[in-house]
Amino acid sequence: MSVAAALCDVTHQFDEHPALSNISLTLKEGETVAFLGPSGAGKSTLLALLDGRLRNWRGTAEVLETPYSATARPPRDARSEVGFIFQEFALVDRLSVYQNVMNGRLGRMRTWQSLWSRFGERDHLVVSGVLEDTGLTDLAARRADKLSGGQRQRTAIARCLAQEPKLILADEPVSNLDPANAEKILGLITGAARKRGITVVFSSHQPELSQRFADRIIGLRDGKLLFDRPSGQVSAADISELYHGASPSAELRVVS
Ligand SMILES: Nc1ncnc2c1ncn2[C@@H]1O[C@H](COP(=O)(O)OP(=O)(O)OP(=O)(O)O)[C@@H](O)[C@H]1O
Repeated sequence: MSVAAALCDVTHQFDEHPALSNISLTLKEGETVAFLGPSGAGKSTLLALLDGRLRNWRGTAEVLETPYSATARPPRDARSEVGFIFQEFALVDRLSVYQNVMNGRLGRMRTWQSLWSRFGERDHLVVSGVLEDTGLTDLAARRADKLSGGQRQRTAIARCLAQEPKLILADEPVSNLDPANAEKILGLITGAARKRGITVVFSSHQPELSQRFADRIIGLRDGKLLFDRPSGQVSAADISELYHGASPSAELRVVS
């Protein structure tokens, strides 16, 4: 299996405060990976690095065969291969679902075409397919500000899929949703990505849901990588140690 991203010894600090410490990891093409860890663990910072938005980090990072620089954005072509699903959806309220999803195609167009929104037949075909996969066909004409939270999230996912990325990054994509919708949305992202062979990395505060939908879990705490295992091999003790600092059995050993 080919490598989608490789980070080696990546370190970053915000104003002297370490946010990432010596992180090394490899993402394989087509796999779904969850970043788990308490607040402030460094999950969003690591996603920003993979998205090419983080500056002034140390180490090496290569994403989809593009070596990243700590001082400049990746080239436009490379950026269009990486899709990001934001927690707050970032839709244009006055535009329809269809137009919002079509906006996902802009990064793939030449500058002059995108300036005039010159969408072609293939763009419309891609958008129709994506709307169908995300169950939005019947809502295509509705304005974004007339959607429910779950429908807005589905539109944001559809826009990301319309971009035809090779890597999807999602920062806590289901944190604002009720449990039933959270499960549906995570199933939608990971299912649509698997169908297209897209690599997915999402961050979450929900260990059980993450284990169900990700192939692999990366546990982060205080900017450090605590564990990196296939989902099926992550134990309750791993999760407890991640969130509370020590596994119950380790605490018992200390007491006895
Ligand atoms: N723009 C910033 N300026 C200063 N410090 C920051 C900034 N962004 C993040 N940090 C700090 O970097 C560390 C990692 O933050 P990050 O947002 O990556 O954590 P997280 O795991 O995503 O947390 P959460 O689960 O709360 O979203 C934290 O200590 C945070 O306070």
